[in-house]
Amino acid sequence: MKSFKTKDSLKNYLQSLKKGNVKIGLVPTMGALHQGHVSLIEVSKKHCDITIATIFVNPTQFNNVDDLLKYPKPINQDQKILEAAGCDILFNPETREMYDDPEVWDYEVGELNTVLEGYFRPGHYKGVTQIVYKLFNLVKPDLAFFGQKDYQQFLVIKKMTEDFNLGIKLYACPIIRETDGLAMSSRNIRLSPTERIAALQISKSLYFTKKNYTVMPIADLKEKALKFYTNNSLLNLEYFEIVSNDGLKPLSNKKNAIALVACTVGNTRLIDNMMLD
Ligand SMILES: Nc1ncnc2c1ncn2[C@@H]1O[C@H](COP(=O)(O)OP(=O)(O)OP(=O)(O)O)[C@@H](O)[C@H]1O
Ligand SMILES: CC(C)(CO)[C@@H](O)C(=O)[O-]
Ligand code: BAL
Repeated sequence: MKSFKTKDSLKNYLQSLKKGNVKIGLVPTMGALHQGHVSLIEVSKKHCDITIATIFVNPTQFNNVDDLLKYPKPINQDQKILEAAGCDILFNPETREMYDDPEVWDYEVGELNTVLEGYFRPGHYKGVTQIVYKLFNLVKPDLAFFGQKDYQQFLVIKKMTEDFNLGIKLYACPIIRETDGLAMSSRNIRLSPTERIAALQISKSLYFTKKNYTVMPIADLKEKALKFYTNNSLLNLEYFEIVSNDGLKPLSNKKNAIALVACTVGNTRLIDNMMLD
């Protein structure tokens, strides 16, 4: 695997590759890699000739400084995981390489920024679109791969790609879970053993909702799902919503629905979701 830390060195290498008319797949990550990230590399390898993973803990998307400072950075382990997965190129820049001058990023995501993650993490999607636009512009991939775990992020990036006519095909890859159902996440390693058990309520509430979706009215489903989060002082539910899977809007009928959750477990904020039909 080739590894680059500067934009210029990556750009030079990509220029030589692109003369050969290869199909390039991009997998943006913040590192602390797990099987969820590996699955994105694997899907990219199926569709593309060259797969580039980026590892960059992007400061502009953190609305909580403590969360940024605590974000895990096991870069040696990450490199081994990428090698084993057959990733071709790693781009792992320092912060100053991506943000060298004070800069303005005015892109407005629109309605998606007013609900769920957009509402609870002010400024988050501004930072996400800022860095993803930079990465898209630098790599100019044919395809880019994201996880459905960050479902709203996928919709936001899709909208940005359309708004700027970037011509990059986006793939949303399925959520990879631990065997007991917890969605894999880099932040899971911060959970204590009791928090790890409590965190299971998140996927349990989603499986419950999916199982009963066709037989219960939405209001009852939601009321029952919320019960998964009561009576446990480690859990602090931010939202549990059942909405349309295209615009994250209230449902007009029981079609194309998704349930999305954000919950703090101890001090660790986790998100998860599940398609319901
Ligand atoms: N369990 C998973 N299954 C599939 N894709 C995933 C999973 N977890 C993360 N991804 C995807 O990997 C990409 C990089 O995500 P990121 O590096 O932020 O990892 P993460 O595990 O989501 O970390 P965290 O949520 O703690 O920030 C994103 O597109 C994300 O949706
Ligand atoms: C897309 C991303 C790599 C941008 O920093 C990040 O939001 C993530 O890991 O999902
Ligand atoms: N995977 C989402 C990145 C974040 O929580 O900032």
